[in-house]
Amino acid sequence: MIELNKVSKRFNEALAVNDISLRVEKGSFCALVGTSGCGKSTTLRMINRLIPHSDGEILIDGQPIEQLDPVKLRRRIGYVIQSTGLFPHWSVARNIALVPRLLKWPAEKIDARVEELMALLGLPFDEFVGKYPHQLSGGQAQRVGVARALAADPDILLMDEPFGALDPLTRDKLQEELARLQARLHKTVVFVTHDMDEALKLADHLVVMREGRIVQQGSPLTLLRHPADPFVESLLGGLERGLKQAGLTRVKEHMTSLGPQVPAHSRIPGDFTLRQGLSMMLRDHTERLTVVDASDVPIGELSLRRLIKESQSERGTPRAG
Ligand SMILES: Nc1ncnc2c1ncn2[C@@H]1O[C@H](COP(=O)(O)OP(=O)(O)OP(=O)(O)O)[C@@H](O)[C@H]1O
Repeated sequence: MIELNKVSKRFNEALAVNDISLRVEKGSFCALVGTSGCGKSTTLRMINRLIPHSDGEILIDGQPIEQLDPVKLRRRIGYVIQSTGLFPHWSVARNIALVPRLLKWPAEKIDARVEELMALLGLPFDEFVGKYPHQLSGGQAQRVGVARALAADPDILLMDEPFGALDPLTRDKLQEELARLQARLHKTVVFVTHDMDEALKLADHLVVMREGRIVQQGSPLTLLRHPADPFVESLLGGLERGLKQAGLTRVKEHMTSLGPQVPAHSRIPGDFTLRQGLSMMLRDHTERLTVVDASDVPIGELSLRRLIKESQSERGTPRAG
């Protein structure tokens, strides 16, 4: 677990990070979002002591980080950055093996780990093991960067705009793969991005920063439902907010039970998102859909009228900060 209590960072007189408190539970995925210069990267770099904090305390598993040896600490924490930071004259295998070598693992254990990580990150071993960074596409280099960060199996992963330089399709694909990896590995992740859609897709805890301060934090759905102020609302896409929220909920969470007769509406699997349900209603000119399970057996009904009623009653719910 990572805890920041009233942490600030001053560069000369300028406050880059101003009195922030934040808790990232073990195994959770926290995204720091905000406009350029709001202090996201500085926050991340204070966690692995690349930058010392000026005030407050930062704890890792309950221990203040200044009590931990910075080199040992960094080996316990995987770090992925936008420019990958791969060594240009080292092969893919050697780059991935960086930390295990520093930790003096036996050669066979390192080789096995490199092979395992390349498979995990979708890099065919024979094709990539001997390649050098300049022979890789941006997406492949970023996969190597993630493999390297995971090499010594750290509990914590810090990621600073890792997909920022990639084209939208490659970016989408790597986001999906990261979500899949996280579901399997349960790392404690702090992920910096200025792309709210990326944050909504990946995070279970969202932290919005502005001018060095945290303006709101909570689950993606909480922020979408109850943005604290117009700034958070505009970051969340203003008018698009409703659809983004619908993209995070499943049809089956909103269905009502079926009567004795199954109506002949279009069918939608219960695991589809509400956003897909709304899109289907528009496409098929209907206000109702029949919800089905994985075997196409009807299990409920989705009604536009009821969805609107639900969202009206949600409006009265208090805001979470
Ligand atoms: N080493 C440094 N010396 C002086 N000022 C710095 C230093 N590093 C960052 N800053 C300043 O601290 C503030 C926060 O920077 P930071 O890089 O953390 O923002 P960011 O939210 O990550 O921005 P971006 O999304 O553009 O990367 C900025 O005003 C920046 O100019």
